[in-house]
Amino acid sequence: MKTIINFKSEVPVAVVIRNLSAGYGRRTVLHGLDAHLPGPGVTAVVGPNGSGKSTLLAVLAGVVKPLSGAVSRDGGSRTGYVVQRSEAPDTLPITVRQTVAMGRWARRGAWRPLSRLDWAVVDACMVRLGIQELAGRQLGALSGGQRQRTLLAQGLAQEPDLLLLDEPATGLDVEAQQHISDVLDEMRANGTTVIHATHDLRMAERADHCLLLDQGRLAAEGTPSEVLSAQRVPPPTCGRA
Ligand SMILES: Nc1ncnc2c1ncn2[C@@H]1O[C@H](COP(=O)(O)OP(=O)(O)OP(=O)(O)O)[C@@H](O)[C@H]1O
Repeated sequence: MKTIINFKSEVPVAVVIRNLSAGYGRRTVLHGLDAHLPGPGVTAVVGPNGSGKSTLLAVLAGVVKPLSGAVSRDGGSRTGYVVQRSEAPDTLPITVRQTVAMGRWARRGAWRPLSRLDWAVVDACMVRLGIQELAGRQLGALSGGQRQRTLLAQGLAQEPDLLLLDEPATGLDVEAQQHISDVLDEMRANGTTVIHATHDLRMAERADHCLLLDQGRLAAEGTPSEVLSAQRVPPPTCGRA
């Protein structure tokens, strides 16, 4: 049964999803989603493997086009999108610092040299994610957790109004997950709208808002405690990482 818990009126809405359907080729994966996501704020998208979390983020990022319905945003135009670690190419011969610097391309253009300010932002993002010691290391030589933090630093370097993260903490140890949750809290405090897909219930509980997907449909929407407490969420899995 679909459960919608409305925001209190004073909570600003940053993203409105209206009757959204999307998929791949002839296959429809998301079916008629309606949701209101707060911003600044953190929304966690939860649900079993294959329920459509990554597809929803890809639609919000503009990578997958809706088959019908629409997504609208209130204010802001810069979107940062951090894909699942397993989707990121790790054979590219680039360093951690260069990877993070790619986050500046949307502002600067891929072929224009970065300014001193750009590099200052890149270095600050690496410090924030604790990867400054890895700056010269090749992306492909990193551990899973180090690569995850590098990708998140790239997302931060975009200085987005809307940050989309696909399972940012999957496969990380508790300390690293805690670190990433702290970074998300900071982003929210700085006025960013964050939407992340997660299998980690602790991360979901720290969000302001939660969507539960089940077979491409919105099974519940509300605060994390409202959505997660009814035991509608199956035990966490390892995801695809
Ligand atoms: N590029 C693609 N082409 C075709 N089908 C896809 C593609 N990406 C995902 N799908 C299918 O869409 C459905 C939803 O997948 P999606 O990755 O959005 O789910 P998810 O909830 O993120 O899963 P997980 O928790 O395993 O990451 C699945 O049945 C999947 O096989």
